[in-house]
Amino acid sequence: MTRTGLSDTIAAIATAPGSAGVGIVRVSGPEALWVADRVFRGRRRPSATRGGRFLFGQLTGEGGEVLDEGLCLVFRGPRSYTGEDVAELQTHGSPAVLGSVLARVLELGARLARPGEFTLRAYLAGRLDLTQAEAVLELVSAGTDTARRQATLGLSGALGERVEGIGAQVTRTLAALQAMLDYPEEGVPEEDRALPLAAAEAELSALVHTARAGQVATRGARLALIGRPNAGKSSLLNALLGYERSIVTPIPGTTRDYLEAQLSLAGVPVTLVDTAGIRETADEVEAAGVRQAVTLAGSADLVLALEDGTLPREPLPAELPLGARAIHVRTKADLSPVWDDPATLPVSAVTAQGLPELREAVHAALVGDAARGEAWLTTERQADAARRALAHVRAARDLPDDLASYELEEALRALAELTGRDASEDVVDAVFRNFCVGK
Ligand SMILES: Nc1nc2c(c(=O)[nH]1)N(C=O)[C@@H](CNc1ccc(C(=O)N[C@@H](CCC(=O)O)C(=O)O)cc1)CN2
Ligand SMILES: Nc1nc2c(ncn2[C@@H]2O[C@H](COP(=O)(O)OP(=O)(O)OP(=O)(O)O)[C@@H](O)[C@H]2O)c(=O)[nH]1
Ligand SMILES: [Mg+2]
Repeated sequence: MTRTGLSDTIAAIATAPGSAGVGIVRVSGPEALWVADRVFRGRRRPSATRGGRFLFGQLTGEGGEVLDEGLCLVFRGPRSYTGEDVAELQTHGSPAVLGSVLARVLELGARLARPGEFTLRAYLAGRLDLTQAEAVLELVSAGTDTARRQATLGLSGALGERVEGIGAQVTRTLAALQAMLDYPEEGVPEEDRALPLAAAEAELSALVHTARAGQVATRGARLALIGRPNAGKSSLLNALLGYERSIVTPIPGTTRDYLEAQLSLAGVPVTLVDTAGIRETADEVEAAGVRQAVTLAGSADLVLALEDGTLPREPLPAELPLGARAIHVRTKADLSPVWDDPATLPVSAVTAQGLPELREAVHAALVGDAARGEAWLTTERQADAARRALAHVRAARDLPDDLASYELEEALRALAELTGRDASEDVVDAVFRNFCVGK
């Protein structure tokens, strides 16, 4: 996003496209109330109204044509979402009404807002930090309780505060190092250097550990069911979903193309992916499905590796990219098993035995021990900045004072980038690029 035109008066439809009870056209900037005076006709003029009030009246087009009856909300900067003068024109939620009101507002000289520009202005006015702006975006798209809870926490500034707290410890250490360098004969107690640094490192490391949970909670996770033909992948997918999504037959090689289904697992949005059973095959179509399954296993956040408990064990090909992110499952646990392995979870799609344990294992693998009430890192941008800060803090621990100071300054820079207190235009623009127009 270019930074030109930041003093323009901007406008956009703030509500979702389509018909609804109410719709909002938001206008922000120095001319917002001047524009509102000309599109809104009521007992009082918006520009003659105190902030925090609403007026009832008519929205009018060119020549005074009545477009709708509605409300005008008046906000006076800096007491508004953007920090500027804002007029909200609240109409009946008709695309035709909203379109005509917006067109009139643009005719009067406002410019269409760019994606995220209202929130960008709030950030530039210092009303939100960058983690709060990201939380706004996450809140708008939150589809589960966990996502909503994290986004609300982020919006409250809890993540920014957590990061600032770490920054304060780093700054304390830096001050102690400076004192040692400036007055070597005075002597600074070692704990003034070591203790805050250890605290910063511990807290930063805990924060970095929340990144996986945070990203899974807000964006969801992909979970691939992988195994030999007939292992029971499609049956397990259906059992987890609670309905017959995938075709199940006793014939090995039933599933060929992969298939996805959505599921909420203890508040975490999960996409389950059923795949073709992995085996050597001369069938060209099935072979394509097998290649796809291998790729899906590699790209999933987590793999459920299924093995039939009623057949002698035939391990999956070693080259399969399961990595550490696999939960091993012994299927058909309602029948007598011919093998057992404490490292596999016994599950039956028929009796539902083992399903609660499986759900729990999946949730634990995805969310881990990230504490529920705390603010997590929810974007890759935040995680990357936190990891860099942690690396610098760790490096500082064993370095001579002058070099340690340098590392700590770098750590502070990474933390300031995380909160957006000191972020480059490119970083900020990348954040706001993901927003929709009107937010
Ligand atoms: N109609 C409407 N609903 C909305 C929003 C909005 O912009 N308009 N919001 C937009 O996302 C959210 C609420 N966020 C907002 C945050 C701050 C201010 C605001 O004007 N703050 C001033 C005044 C506070 C006061 O009067 O006490 C301030 O903080 O100084 C408004 C909305 C959700 N609901
Ligand atoms: N008793 C019992 N039978 C099961 C269970 N799970 C699957 N089966 C049976 O095993 C056979 C294969 O099940 P599917 O779910 O189609 O297996 P799949 O892994 O999807 O097989 P492909 O799609 O061919 O790779 C079917 O006859 C199922 O009824 C289970 O938990 N208990
Ligand atoms: Mg199948």
